[in-house]
Amino acid sequence: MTRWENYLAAAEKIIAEYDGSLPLHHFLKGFFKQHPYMGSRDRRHISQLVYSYYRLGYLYKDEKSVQERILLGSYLCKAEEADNFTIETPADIPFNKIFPWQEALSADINPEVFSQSFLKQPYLFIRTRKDKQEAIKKLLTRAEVIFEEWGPHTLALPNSTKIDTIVTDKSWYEIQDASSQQVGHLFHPNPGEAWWDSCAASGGKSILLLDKEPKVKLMVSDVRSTIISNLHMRFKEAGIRDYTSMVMDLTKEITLERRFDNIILDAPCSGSGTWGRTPESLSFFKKEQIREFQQLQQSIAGNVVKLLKPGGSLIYITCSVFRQENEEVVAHLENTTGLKKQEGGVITGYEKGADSMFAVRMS
Ligand SMILES: C[S@@+](CC[C@H](N)C(=O)[O-])C[C@H]1O[C@@H](n2cnc3c(N)ncnc32)[C@H](O)[C@@H]1O
Repeated sequence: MTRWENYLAAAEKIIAEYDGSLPLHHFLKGFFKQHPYMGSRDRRHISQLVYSYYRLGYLYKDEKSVQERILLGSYLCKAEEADNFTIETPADIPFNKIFPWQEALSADINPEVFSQSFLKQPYLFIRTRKDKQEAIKKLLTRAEVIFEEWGPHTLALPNSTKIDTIVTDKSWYEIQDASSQQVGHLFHPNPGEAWWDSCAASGGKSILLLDKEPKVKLMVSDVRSTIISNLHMRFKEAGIRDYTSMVMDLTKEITLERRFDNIILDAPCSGSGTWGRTPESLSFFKKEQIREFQQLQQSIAGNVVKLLKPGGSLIYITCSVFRQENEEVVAHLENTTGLKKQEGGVITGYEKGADSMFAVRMS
């Protein structure tokens, strides 16, 4: 067998064994550990073939063999990366078949463009802090990294960039998707206000908020104590000390006396707006899960709004493209809490190599 035939065979074996229970990059790590004779070049080529296969989503799923789809995926991803300038793509490929649940998409998402966007890996984004954008640009240039400047605090980098080895002071930047950064436009903080980041995870939105207004009184919470430990570490690296934290399950009744001027609810969701980074999710997601996420979101949102001061704002965020998790949850809150949507909506990152999100401010 030639080297390429070996790669193809390894990719087929991985696809046959992979059941979606682990993220694909973890599974690949384990697979290569069991096959130590594969060098770094082999691992890179095989991984690329496997990812290209999953980037095809449902396209020709029942019509072509796994091997044919690996080869087609690989070809189409290369054409997409080259922006179709140098590689010709057959005209009759039904790209809209890649993403199968088009009728479930939020209204402002273009189904065809969204579907085809799976063929291209999104960028790695950093949000620069402390006026360090120019200094970071110099370091990137010195390291020969090709980057794009998307705004005064936003740089788009190739996905494989080892940013922590290039910019060693971690307080200069945060890794944060460009669409996630845009959510900050809905934060209108004033000094002294009480803010609650209710599903904070490791605190990406909180750091964005504090960079806008360091003098808010911030409380963070999440149901996972391990992720709150990560948040403490990340806040320390970012130079943030003044905040309170709690571990809370927000599906249960919340017994807290405090009330907040603003609540950020970056809700647990399907993550479908970020599947360009984890294209294997397309093949393993079940449509019924959308409804389960919606119920979870409505339950959490219904509980947290009870802690909002009169006239306060709820900023509801998902990284989902599904209407049921986005507009329908907002409509449910409008019907049940008296809050009304003030601004925001879908953030369509898929058109340009970023995640897609939904974010609205209600008060
Ligand atoms: C989309 S993530 C938040 C991301 C974060 N805001 C950021 O910017 O990095 C959703 C978070 O909700 C948390 N979560 C899920 N179910 C929850 C529950 N019942 N109560 C509280 N938090 C929950 C998850 O642990 C997860 O960290």
